[in-house]
This record gives sequence, structure tokens and C-alpha cells, in this order.
Amino acid sequence: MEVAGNPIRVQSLVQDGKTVVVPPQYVQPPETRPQHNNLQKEKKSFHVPILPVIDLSKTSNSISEQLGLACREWGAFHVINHGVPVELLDEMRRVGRSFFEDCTMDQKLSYSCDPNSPASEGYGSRMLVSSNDTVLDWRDYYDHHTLPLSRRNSSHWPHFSSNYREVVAEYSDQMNALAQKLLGLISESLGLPNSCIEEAVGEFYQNITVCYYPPCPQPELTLGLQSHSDMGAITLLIQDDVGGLEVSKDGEWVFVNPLSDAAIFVILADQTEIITNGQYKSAQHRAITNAKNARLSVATFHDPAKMKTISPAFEPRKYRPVRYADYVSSWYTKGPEGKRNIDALLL
Ligand SMILES: O=C(O)CCC(=O)C(=O)O
Ligand SMILES: [Fe+2]
Repeated sequence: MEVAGNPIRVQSLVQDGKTVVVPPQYVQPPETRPQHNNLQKEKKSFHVPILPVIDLSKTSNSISEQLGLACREWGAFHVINHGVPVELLDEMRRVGRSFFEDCTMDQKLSYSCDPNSPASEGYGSRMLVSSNDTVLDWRDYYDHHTLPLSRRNSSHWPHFSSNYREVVAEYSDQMNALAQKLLGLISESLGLPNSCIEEAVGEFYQNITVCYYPPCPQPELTLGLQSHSDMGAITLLIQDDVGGLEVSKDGEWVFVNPLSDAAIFVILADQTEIITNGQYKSAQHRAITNAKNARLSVATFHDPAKMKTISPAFEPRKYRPVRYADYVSSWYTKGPEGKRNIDALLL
């Protein structure tokens, strides 16, 4: 599967319809396969829990209760009326899709990330691969380092859409402001000062990952992205109308219906779980594939600086304090496997 030291991209497997059987590296063991059988669909149709929707145009008092419930029960929710123009969300999706669909494979490969360094910037396909026997995700991606500004080197980014770099930069700034606002509201919903979680996290290290999930000939055998929780503080995600994101709730996988082009999906990540002392949980999530349509999502991660030590803001502490650099390196060494890394910090 290696081409001159560069792992194969999933998209190149499906071009020209040449792959009708998924290569063995992408086949999930039976226990992690998505349930595509009819029995499961029937079961689900009786009771389909729906992810909460928070309207940010409401007063913070009235948001607080809803937000608290969403963070306690799901660790994830949609936000609407958040103030980010829908035109910008649409442009972000458009330029992202254009990179994957309008460029040749050679052009895309000229932006390859470093295959030997986790979370390096650029075009890749193996972000969550921890060892040689990890089952591969049915996903390609482009990761941008966007904040702090000292990490942002937009001259390295693609420019096949003439405004690609401007769109990503503007999108980064808007997501940064929204993430700050949400962490403020989340702090208040726990009776903490507005700035509490933001100060505990410190200056945001922000990455924007455009995810591209090509159609998969055997979706019942694969995952677009394996089950994990995000390692930082808060993730903001937009997607197209294909859908594929699932969130785990009470041991069941719940499909996140794309709400509207204007909605943004919020995922609490592990450091927020630690700071809130487990009152709010990071959401375990994954992406499934489908046989018909390529799917695009854009995930914007807001993380602490590597040198920052994260500890609970409440006593008695339920989690051991952790230096974020140590958390990240254990995450990449062991692999995410659901929430094993955060669970390992429980006292
Ligand atoms: O594509 C999605 O919906 C999920 C992406 C995601 O969870 C991630 O990149 O961490
Ligand atoms: Fe994620």
C-alpha cells in the first residue's frame, strides 16, 4: 500500500471504480463495524434520540440550562444563530471540496503531510494510525495549522481555488471567536466565571482539518473514521448534507443528521472533560461511510499549548492533572480507541 514512502490515498482507490472489494487494511473487525443490517435499522426506528440544538441568539440565562443538559448528556450539540455568516461556511465547504475533486492526484500529493510525523500539516490519509496493525480509516484529509498566527503559514496551503487561503484564514478567525464564546457560556453554565475554561486552556492552538470520505464499495465493513474523542478542548464541525457522523450515547451510535447549511456542530473534547472534572463529558464519535456519495466535513480543533498543564477546576479532583504534550503523545502512541486516554487519567 505504500507508494515511494507515501501512503496511498483512499480517493485513488476508488477512482475509475477500480476497487469493488475493500482492501483488507480497511476492513474493521466485526465488533467495530457499523451496523448496516436491517435488524438494527428496525430497532433504531422505534427510538431515535436527536442531538440538541442550541440557539445562540437567545439570552445567556436561557441558554445556560439547555447547554448544561447537552454537555452532560451528549458532550455534543448543534448551534444555530451563532453569528458566523452561512456564506463563509459554504465557501469553506466549496474550496475544501474543490481541492479534493478538481485537482489531480499529483497536484494533491505535492501538498502531502509528513507521513512519519503525527498531525503534520498537509494532505494525508492516516491521522489516527498508531501502529502497523491499526485498521485504516476510509478517509483522506487536509490539515491546516491556523493558530496561533505564528503557526499559520498560508503560503503552504493550496490555491487551486483562487480564494482558498483567504477563506481558510477568515474561517479560522471566525471559529476562534465562536470557540471562545462557547467556552465562556459553558463555564457560566457550571457557575464558573465566563473566562474560567478559556484561561485554563490558554491561547488556542487551532487546526482545521478538511475531511474527505470517498464513496466506499463495502460501507458495512469500514469506518470513515474510527471511534475516538477529540483530544483538545472544543471542536467545531461543519459538514455537507451527505451525513456520516455518529455520536455514542448510552452505548448506542446515534447518527448526527446534517441540520442545515448554517448550523455548526460542537464536540466537547477531552481537556474540557478534565477541567469540568467530568461534569461535562467529551463526546465519543466516529464517521461511517456510504456506497454512493463522497462526504465532506471540516473539523476545527481548539487545543491547549503543549506546555500547558490541565487540571480540574473542581474539588475533589476526579482526574489527574496532565501536561498536554504528554496527553498528545500517549494519544498518538496508543491510538484513540474510544475514550481510553481520558479514562486512563481517572483517579
Ligand atoms: O467527519 C466527521 O464528521 C468527523 C471528523 C472528526 O471527528 C475528526 O476529524 O476528529
Ligand atoms: Fe473527532
